Amino acid sequence: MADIPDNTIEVSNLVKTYGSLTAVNNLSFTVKRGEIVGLLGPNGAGKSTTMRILTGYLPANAGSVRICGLPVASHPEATRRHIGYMPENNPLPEDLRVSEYLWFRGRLKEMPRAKLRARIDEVLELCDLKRNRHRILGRLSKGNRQRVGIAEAILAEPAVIIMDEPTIGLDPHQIIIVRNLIASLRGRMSVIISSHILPEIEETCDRVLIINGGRIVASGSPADLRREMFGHTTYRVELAGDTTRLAADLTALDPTLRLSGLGELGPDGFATATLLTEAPEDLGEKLLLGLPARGYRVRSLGHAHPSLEDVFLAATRRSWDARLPDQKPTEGASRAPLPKV
Ligand SMILES: Nc1ncnc2c1ncn2[C@@H]1O[C@H](COP(=O)(O)OP(=O)(O)OP(=O)(O)O)[C@@H](O)[C@H]1O
Repeated sequence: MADIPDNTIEVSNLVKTYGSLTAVNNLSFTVKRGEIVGLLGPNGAGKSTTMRILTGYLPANAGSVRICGLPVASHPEATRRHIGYMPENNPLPEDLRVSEYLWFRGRLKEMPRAKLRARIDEVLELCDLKRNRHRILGRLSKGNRQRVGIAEAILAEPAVIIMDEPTIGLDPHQIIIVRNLIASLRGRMSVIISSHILPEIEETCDRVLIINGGRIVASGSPADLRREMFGHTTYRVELAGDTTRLAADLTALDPTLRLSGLGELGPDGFATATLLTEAPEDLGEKLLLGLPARGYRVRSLGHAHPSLEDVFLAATRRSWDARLPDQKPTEGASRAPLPKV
């Protein structure tokens, strides 16, 4: 992939309006080669519109998108060759068989016959669809249909994969299969997925862009976002020992550590302590080694960090609060839409 630049997706000051509605409002972001990025946002945030512009199916009013260094607006055909796209609801021709469909799509992508034959076997294997290869698409379960959509998207080994809500409507078991499938693309293809399913984004993505009202309101790894929104990490530790000197021992262990709460002492001599830190790195190992070295017995240690859902709500609330007064609805009208989780 020598000719593929480090930034496979470059979005710069993108604007899309539908009449008087601004669906995408000056959006800028980049995605690196091999990175998995999640677009997270409430209904109507502008995720699908952004994805359609990225794939060249919808023109923007302003701004630019480059895929593998090429501007989409002036080179729609050439950029589409670098993209595998699974649109929302993943429409499939109902009366084709799985292998026929992949063959048809591969030929449309101008893949040579011999290469396509081998690649279809590969993607069927990768997407766990081998035993379904002769089945009619219209009779497949929702989970299998989604996997056919992913198989089609990765068929021509594009540098960029774009998936709009790839796990919508799937049961938890199918979600895990699709999630693992997406994770297996890490490092090989750049992947953008949009989702309302917050744990899924957290599990699968290296980086999250939270979108609200067509703008990015927060971005970073799930851990970065938690820190940015809440400014600290919380640990809960169950320990026994002389807790009167715990606060001082924690400061000695790491100057950023604070004791923010200490539960009741149980009959077995253990109490639960809540610790806060602003340190960017994980202090778990330091605590596990340092507390016993200072005479404490540690029974358990865990993060008590805010979920990505808390981050999402904080970010969308923050973006809401940052709006000008005349952009807010009148008293009593509903606030920012909540995600359909
Ligand atoms: N073709 C269209 N014509 C007019 N308005 C549109 C059109 N497509 C989308 N919109 C509006 O643009 C805004 C952004 O829609 P978009 O579908 O991009 O959001 P989304 O984040 O993908 O939401 P969802 O998760 O509900 O699909 C919404 O207010 C939507 O109603």
